[in-house]
Amino acid sequence: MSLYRNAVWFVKGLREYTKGGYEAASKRFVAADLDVNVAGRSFMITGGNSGIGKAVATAIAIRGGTIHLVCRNKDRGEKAKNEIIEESGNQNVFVHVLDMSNPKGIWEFTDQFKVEHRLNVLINNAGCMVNQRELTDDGLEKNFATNTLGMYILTTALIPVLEVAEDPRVVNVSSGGMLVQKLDVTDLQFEKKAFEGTMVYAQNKRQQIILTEQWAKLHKGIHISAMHPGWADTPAVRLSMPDFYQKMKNKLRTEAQGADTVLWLAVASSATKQASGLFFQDRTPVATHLPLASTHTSEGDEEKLMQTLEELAQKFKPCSNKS
Ligand SMILES: NC(=O)c1ccc[n+]([C@@H]2O[C@H](COP(=O)([O-])OP(=O)(O)OC[C@H]3O[C@@H](n4cnc5c(N)ncnc54)[C@H](O)[C@@H]3O)[C@@H](O)[C@H]2O)c1
Repeated sequence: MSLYRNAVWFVKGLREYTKGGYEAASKRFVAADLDVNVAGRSFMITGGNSGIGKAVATAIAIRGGTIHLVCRNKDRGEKAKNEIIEESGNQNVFVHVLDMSNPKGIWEFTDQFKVEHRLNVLINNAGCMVNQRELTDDGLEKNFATNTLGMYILTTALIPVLEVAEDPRVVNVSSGGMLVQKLDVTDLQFEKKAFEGTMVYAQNKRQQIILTEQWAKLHKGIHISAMHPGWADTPAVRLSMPDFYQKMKNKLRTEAQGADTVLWLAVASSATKQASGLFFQDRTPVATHLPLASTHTSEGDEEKLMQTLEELAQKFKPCSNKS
């Protein structure tokens, strides 16, 4: 089955996820959708110092939004901040240092952020593909800690802030790569299965789709979406998938093309006319399963994912704010 899924996915990718795919899809974009002024609105972008996240942050800053970059490294964050300010002329760009694979750190960060700031839009963009099984100081598998648990805790902690904001949105930068994986709640941290970075990453990205759907059901006042940027030329692709990069480098999207649907979901009023909980590609909701790929999940497994993440999240919550 995985051979079938991978082959169907790759052929689909060549047609849709490349620069050519973007150029074809963009013919039906409504240019005026992005002709907006978002001054007074506050946007948090994880991993906003690089690649797609930085392209989105810059585009939102140009449109007047207040930008909160959440970055692992202070120097890289400050450098990106200065470049965004220079390109946009918008001084309202702030750096917050946070490692998304550190669950306790995320709780502490959000406790502080909630006291000091408002938030209209959360963009869960930070992501990694670590190709060897590596554990964090907390003993969590690194990809899972960053891509799934980190995103779960950050979003869960910020939902109360979003719920009281005007036109609140969450945009989850997932990946079309998730189409090759069925949720496996029995082995979220790849302790039993063979460890292959691309598949671990795809499993995390599948989990993000399920989180998006579940959150949309639970938090009806917030517009929550997931999206696939296509295949874009970013540091992550160059470093984590060198063979893929070598083969595909002339066909990859620019960072701005990869960022386009994130930006659209974050700022366009037409985006919120679509239902909450959907998966987007090139400003259009698309299927979350390949035909005949047997990747559908039972409700029980989806609930189990939510329950396991909640238990893990609570385990790392500082004692002072345990619910
Ligand atoms: N580029 C593509 O073709 C492509 C395709 C599908 C999905 N994506 C997704 O797009 C998102 C952005 O990736 P990109 O391609 O722009 O790559 P990138 O490497 O330029 O950006 C990833 C960002 O995430 C940050 N990050 C990683 N681990 C972190 C951690 N533990 N704590 C805080 N920040 C962390 C990095 O520092 C970086 O800023 C990722 O979620 C990725 O999975 C990218």
